[in-house]
Amino acid sequence: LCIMEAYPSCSVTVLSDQFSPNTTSDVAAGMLIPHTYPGTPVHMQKQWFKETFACLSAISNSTKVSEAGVHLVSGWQVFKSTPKEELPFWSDVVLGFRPMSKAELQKFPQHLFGQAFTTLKCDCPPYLLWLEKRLKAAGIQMYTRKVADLWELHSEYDIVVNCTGIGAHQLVGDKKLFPVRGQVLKVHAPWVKNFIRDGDGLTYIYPGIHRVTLGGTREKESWSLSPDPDTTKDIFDRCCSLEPSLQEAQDIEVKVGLRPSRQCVRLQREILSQGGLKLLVVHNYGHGAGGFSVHWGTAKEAAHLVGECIAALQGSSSRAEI
Ligand SMILES: Cc1cc2nc3c(=O)[nH]c(=O)nc-3n(C[C@H](O)[C@H](O)[C@H](O)COP(=O)(O)OP(=O)(O)OC[C@H]3O[C@@H](n4cnc5c(N)ncnc54)[C@H](O)[C@@H]3O)c2cc1C
Ligand SMILES: O=C([O-])CC(=O)C(=O)O
Repeated sequence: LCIMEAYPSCSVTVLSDQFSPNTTSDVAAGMLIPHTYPGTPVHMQKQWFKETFACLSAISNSTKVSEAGVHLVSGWQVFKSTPKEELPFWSDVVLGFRPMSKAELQKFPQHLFGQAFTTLKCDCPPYLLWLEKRLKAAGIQMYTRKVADLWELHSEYDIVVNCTGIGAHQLVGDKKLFPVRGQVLKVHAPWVKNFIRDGDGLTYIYPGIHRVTLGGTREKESWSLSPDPDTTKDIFDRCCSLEPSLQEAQDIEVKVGLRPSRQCVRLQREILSQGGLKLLVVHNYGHGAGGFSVHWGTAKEAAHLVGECIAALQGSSSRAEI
């Protein structure tokens, strides 16, 4: 969508071996709470977050909320001890960030410090299906296809944008990319209206429009997509200890996803060449635990890199195939 907006004369095709609801993004809670990429300057991460927040704020302030699955949500991040960083870099992007009052903290007897704020949440699959609908309305073709090697695309496309998430491990052999397995429960508990996140990042309760996401786990280098029943019980118990009313939650569905983790998002141009032929590539993967929080900002940067590729395609046809 960002490419179409920036370069409307390009012809864009989306190839993917899986579409919603069978992607990592469908497993995510979709909360806009950034995770830090140690290899990326903080000002850049903040810019990505700001752009994403602004884009989704506009959706949440329109008539599209229900169809797009994008909505505001208020709540608390609570800590068992005072965190090193009381004011995270994103505190002035989310709305109304402030320390919790003593009265608010009474709800969490095991925690002694907390932050209250309002942020945005993208419910998936609805959000992804809405993006797909916008792509189709813009005339973009979408095909189910697993790409074994980027070079196989060179005769069909001028520029390839690689947004394959954890799939990039195999596709481009990126050894810096590793899975961090996450298991979550999606439950029916419509009375839960506020999000609650333990500052250790392991336990969270994120209410969406229809379901509440309960998390979670962070298992580095685990490739297993099978739900683990002991983990399900552990997540449920941890969430109930933060929000006892969840004991009454119904219709528990278990989901597992592999976070595409890396020191930094790979947002980079690359030129592949074989036998004198060239294929221009823009990589945009490795968003780890925070893909939703920065997706629009990183997509805009990827589109900018596509613009550089278009400029580099001097002498060839003026209508690029992407
Ligand atoms: C449990 C859990 C909770 C999370 N919660 C949050 C949250 O609250 N907030 C947040 O910001 N982030 C969250 N995340 C992180 C977020 O889900 C990821 O950062 C994000 O989904 C990555 O998106 P992606 O598009 O890069 O990858 P994906 O969603 O995996 O999409 C990659 C696409 O590429 C396709 N593909 C891969 N390889 C190939 C190939 N060789 N050929 C063709 N197609 C290919 C796949 O089929 C897929 O469609 C969470 C993650 C997990 C696991
Ligand atoms: O940490 C969170 O709040 C949710 C999340 O992004 C994840 O589980 O990856």
